[in-house]
Amino acid sequence: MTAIALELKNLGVRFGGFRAVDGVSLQVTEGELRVLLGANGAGKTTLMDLISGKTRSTQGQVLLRGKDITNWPEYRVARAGIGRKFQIPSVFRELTVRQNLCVAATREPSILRNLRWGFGRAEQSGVDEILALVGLQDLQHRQAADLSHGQTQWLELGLLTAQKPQVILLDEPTAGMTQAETRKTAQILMALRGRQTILVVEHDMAFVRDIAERITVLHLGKVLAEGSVAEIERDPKVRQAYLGSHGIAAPC
Ligand SMILES: Nc1ncnc2c1ncn2[C@@H]1O[C@H](COP(=O)(O)OP(=O)(O)OP(=O)(O)O)[C@@H](O)[C@H]1O
Repeated sequence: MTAIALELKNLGVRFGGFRAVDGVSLQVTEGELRVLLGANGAGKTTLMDLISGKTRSTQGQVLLRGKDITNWPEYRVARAGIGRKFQIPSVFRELTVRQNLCVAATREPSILRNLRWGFGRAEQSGVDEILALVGLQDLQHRQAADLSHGQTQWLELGLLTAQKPQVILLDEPTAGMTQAETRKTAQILMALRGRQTILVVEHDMAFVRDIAERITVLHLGKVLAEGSVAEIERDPKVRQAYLGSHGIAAPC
């Protein structure tokens, strides 16, 4: 039986009388790439906030590999193994791509000491692997400040992976990307599938079709549907919920 990496049990939050997330239950298995879909205001970001500890829930539980981490402060959730990527990059702009990854991969807390004395062999080979995974080998000696938007986002993904989290949360990773960059991001996520558990919020249906095995659709704070891309696209409830918002177009 496949192990469950992340489990939400009846999770919810009320802001005043308004239930932004309303009794969400879901299970993400180890190595799964799960997409969270939903119209504007469906509660996707709030759900990510509840998982990462940014927002305190008013009901339910968050379990990470069976451990109850509900309402832990954000830093403890991160230490427990939930890595979150925001749209605003958090790379060290003055360091090279490789140095950024080395810093993320090392357990040595002093960045200055690391940069001065170098990183261990294990870290270096782990970094080579991640550079290949995110397709930044040719740019490894470039300063992070000189990367394009897409390249910076891939470096961010690499930084998260280097920290070996148990689960990665991604909020619209293709926002602001060109089509070519979006396709490459899909390739990176597919390369991570099986070795990294990922929960990703995304609107771009072409991208979702490329990467998703299983989709969870949120609507008005609740789970409206869950299934494969094909199941979700032909689900009348989902089509109705999307009408007038993003429109879930059938594949051409
Ligand atoms: N701190 C808060 N106080 C009150 N209402 C909030 C708060 N945070 C979110 N909401 C409301 O909860 C609902 C869900 O918001 P959320 O940002 O999670 O939706 P979303 O699915 O991520 O939408 P989008 O795709 O537009 O980002 C919205 O109606 C929003 O206005």
